[in-house]
Amino acid sequence: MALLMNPLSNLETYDISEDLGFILEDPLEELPDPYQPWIRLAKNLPSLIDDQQLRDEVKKLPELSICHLQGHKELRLAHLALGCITMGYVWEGGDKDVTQVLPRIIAVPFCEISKKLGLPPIMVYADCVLANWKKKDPSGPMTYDNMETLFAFPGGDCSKGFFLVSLLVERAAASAVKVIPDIFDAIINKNCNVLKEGLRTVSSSLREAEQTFHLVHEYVDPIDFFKILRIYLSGWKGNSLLPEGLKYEGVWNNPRKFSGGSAAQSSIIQCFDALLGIQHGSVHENSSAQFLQEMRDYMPPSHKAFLEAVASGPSVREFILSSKDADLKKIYDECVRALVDLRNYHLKVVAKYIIIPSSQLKNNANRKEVKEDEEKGTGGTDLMSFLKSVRDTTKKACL
Ligand code: HEM
Ligand SMILES: Brc1ccc(-c2csc3nccn23)cc1
Repeated sequence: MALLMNPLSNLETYDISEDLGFILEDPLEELPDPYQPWIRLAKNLPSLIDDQQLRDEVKKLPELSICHLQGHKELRLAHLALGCITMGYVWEGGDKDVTQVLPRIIAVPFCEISKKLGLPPIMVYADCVLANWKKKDPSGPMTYDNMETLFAFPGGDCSKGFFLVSLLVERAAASAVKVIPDIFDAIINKNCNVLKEGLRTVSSSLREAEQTFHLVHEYVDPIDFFKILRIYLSGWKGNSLLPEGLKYEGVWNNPRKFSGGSAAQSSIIQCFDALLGIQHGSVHENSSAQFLQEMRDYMPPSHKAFLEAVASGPSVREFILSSKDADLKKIYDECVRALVDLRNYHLKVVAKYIIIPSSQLKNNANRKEVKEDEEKGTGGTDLMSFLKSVRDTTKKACL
C-alpha cells in the first residue's frame, strides 16, 4: 500500500532544525554596515538604561530603510535588536516614567520588519530566547559555559541566565520534534512498534528538559528577576501603566496593544500539547486556551503552521484509545506524566521567582495593596491560576 503523504515529512519547510527544533541555528550577530547604530544601541542597553541615556540616544538614530536587510536571519537579528531597544525605550523609566509613544525613527522600521517576519512589533520569545545566542568557542558544545546571549537587559547576568536556560530547555526537548513525522507515519501505517519507539523518545526528551530546567536556580537570581528583568519583558496589553497601548509614531494613528513576553510563545511546549491531543479547554470559553491560542500569533508563522499541522494530523490519542495494546497506553501516559511533571516543576520555579519575591517586597515596603499587574506574569496573565489550569488539563489527559 502506497504510504499516505505525511504532511510533516519535511521539517525544513517549517523552519525547524533536525538538531535544534525551533531554535534559530547559528544566529547572525552583525547586520550590514548601515544598521550598525541599531546594533550598537542594543549591545549597550544595560549601561544606557542605567545612565538613563537610552531614550536620548534613540532620538539621535539615523532614519534607515530596511531595504538592505537580506534574508531571514538578518530580519530576525534586526527584529531582536529593535525589540530590545523598544522594551528598553518604553520601560527605561520603570513604572514611574512610562512613555506612551515609540518614536518614528524606530517604530517605522520595526513595524516593517515585523510585517515581513509575520511577528508583532514587540520583543517575543523567538527573539530573545531562540535567536539571541552564540557559542563562545564555535567548535565547542551547546552548554551554558560555552554560550553567551547577543543582547542583555539590566540586572547583571539575570537576562543571560533566563534566556539561555530557556534555550537549553528548548534544545533538550527538540529531540522529540524530529520524531513527530515518524510517529505520524506509524499511525498511518498502523505500526505499533515504531509508534512506541517515537513516544519513548518524546517522554525521555521531556524528562531531559525538566532536568535542564534545574539550571535556572544556578543562573537566575529571584530578586533580580522579579525587581528588574521582569519589568523589561512587560507588554502593553492589559497593562494599567499603558491602558491604551503604545503609539507607534509614523505607523498607526492610534495606540496599539501587544502582550508582553510569555513562554506560551514557545512552540515546543504547545507542540507536545498538540501531539498528545491535550486540549486546554475551548478557545470560546476558556481563557487559558484563548491565551495559548493568541500567543501563537507571537510565534514565527512557519512554527505556528507546524503546530496546526500537528494538531490536524492523525490523532495519537484517538489511535491509542482505540488500540488494545496496553503497552502503548502505558507509554502514552509516560509522555503525559512527563509533561505534567515539567509543568509542576515550572510552577515551583514561578513561586520562587515571582510569588515569594512579590510578597517579600509587599511586606518590606508595607505596601497596602499589590499593583494589579504585580500578580500577573510576564505575559500579563493571572499567572498562578493560568499555570495551574494548564497543568490540571494536562493531568486529565492521562488514560
Ligand atoms: C525564572 C524562570 C521562570 C519564570 C519566573 C517563569 C514564569 C512564567 C509565568 C509567570 C508564566 C505565565 C504566563 C506568562 O505570564 O508569561 C509562564 C509561562 C510559561 N513558561 Fe515560564 N517561567 C520561567 C522559566 C521558564 C522556562 C525555563 C521554561 C521552559 C521553556 C518556561 C516555560 C513556560 C511555558 C511553556 C509557559 C506557558 C504555560 C504552559 O504552557 O505551561 N518557563 N512562565
Ligand atoms: Br520576550 C520573552 C518571552 C518569554 C520568555 C520566557 C522564557 S521562559 C518563560 N516563562 C515565561 C516567560 N518566559 C522570556 C522573554
